[in-house]
Amino acid sequence: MLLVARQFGNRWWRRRPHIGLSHTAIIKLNFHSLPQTKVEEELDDFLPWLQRKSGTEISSALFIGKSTHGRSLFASKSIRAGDCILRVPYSVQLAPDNLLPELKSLLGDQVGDVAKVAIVILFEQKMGQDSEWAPYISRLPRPEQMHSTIFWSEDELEMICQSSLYQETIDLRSLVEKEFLAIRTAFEHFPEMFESITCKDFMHAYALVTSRAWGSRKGYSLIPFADFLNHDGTSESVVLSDDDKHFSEVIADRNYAPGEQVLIRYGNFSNATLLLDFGFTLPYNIHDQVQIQGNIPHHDILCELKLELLKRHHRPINNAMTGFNSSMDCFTIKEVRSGSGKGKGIPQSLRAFARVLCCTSREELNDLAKEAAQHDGRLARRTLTNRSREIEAHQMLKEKLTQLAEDYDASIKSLGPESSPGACKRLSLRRQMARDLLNGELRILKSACAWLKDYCATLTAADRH
Ligand SMILES: C[S@@+](CC[C@H](N)C(=O)[O-])C[C@H]1O[C@@H](n2cnc3c(N)ncnc32)[C@H](O)[C@@H]1O
Repeated sequence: MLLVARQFGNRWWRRRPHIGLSHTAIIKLNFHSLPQTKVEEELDDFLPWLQRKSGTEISSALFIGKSTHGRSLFASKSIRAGDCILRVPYSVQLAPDNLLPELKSLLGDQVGDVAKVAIVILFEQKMGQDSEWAPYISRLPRPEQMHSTIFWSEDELEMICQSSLYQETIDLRSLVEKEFLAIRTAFEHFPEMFESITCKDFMHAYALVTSRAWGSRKGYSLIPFADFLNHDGTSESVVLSDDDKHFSEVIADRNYAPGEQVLIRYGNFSNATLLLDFGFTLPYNIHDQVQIQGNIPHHDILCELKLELLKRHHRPINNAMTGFNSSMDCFTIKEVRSGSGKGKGIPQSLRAFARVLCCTSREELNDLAKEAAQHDGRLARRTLTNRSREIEAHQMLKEKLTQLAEDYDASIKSLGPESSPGACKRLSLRRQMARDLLNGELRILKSACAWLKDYCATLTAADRH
């Protein structure tokens, strides 16, 4: 979900001496001397402002510039792996603690931390130039610059209807709407501040938090300056927070030459998460995964028994999702690295589900229950002794995943060619994001199909011998 900072507490492993504010001028000099990137004029004053506000140096190694991913931080001098490149005290972070105490006490339990920080943003926005945070708040992206799927039109969302992100987007929208209703009652006590705030404004503020805040023990916090860092899923640098010393910092994971863009990892996020929470995708994301649903059809005469068995063995089926005809369960598949039957296979829980699903008699189900009781209590985690049933279960999975892969393929084709002349910039961008998302999930499905094909072939060959 959101960006997560690792907590090291007292085990904080690298601290650097405090450096005085006198270094700020160097940052400006350095970035003007760098030819690769053009600094946005309007941001020249940002770091000096933040350093004055915090009374401490935040970074002498970075400057704000422009990249293909919007604004970004660049090395203003040579950086070596292990260097602390920025440190932002908690005193200049925006967290639920910044809420007006009178307002905070009115917010009920339904209001989560993300919503609380969103209210802080709305409050400071309303204060305009009178806000002590104005230099920060006025630089936050505007709604038209944001691409989280919660802002996509119905037609745009249709592009990703194959992916579970479609439903997650709808669920998040209704959660935000529900939270807005819950806070509106509290807002009524502050008409001069919040009377004109609409659900759309709240949704924008909410998305600002999901795309720029880090989690810590005190909830989610916006960390000015650090939040100009862009994401690289392979970087080893993350934002670290020290709750004892009350600051967040970033340590470089490699050397950087002056002028190079510095990237960090927000988390091990799939394109679905990046798109929902941050409004972007990676062309190739090593953390991609697919959510698939399994269901036991109600016309299966052993349906009740199978459901009961799965429930008893800690695999609760989510009946709320099921509608009338079936009972569903959700599984996450990550990339299966090898099609040779070795390496990481598809999730054991999904294979177990398939084995249970393929049973055709009470005896078979009883045997599975007995076996689970004799081992670690988990149902159908071992290869079935009935080889043809084992093959059948995996064959069934392969067919289901192959069908899904074909559906994904058709959806990707329906998006049209990568560059379609005449399409507006926003639609082209979102279409490319849909393509990245679906291509990533298709890659995972294909890797799982290859694994299953190989597994079935190996078992069939063993049977023949
Ligand atoms: C924490 S902010 C980073 C600063 C941001 N670029 C800005 O201009 O304010 C996160 C946002 O940066 C953009 N972003 C970060 N990493 C990206 C990447 N690898 N590719 C595309 N956009 C990226 C996305 O718009 C994301 O919502």
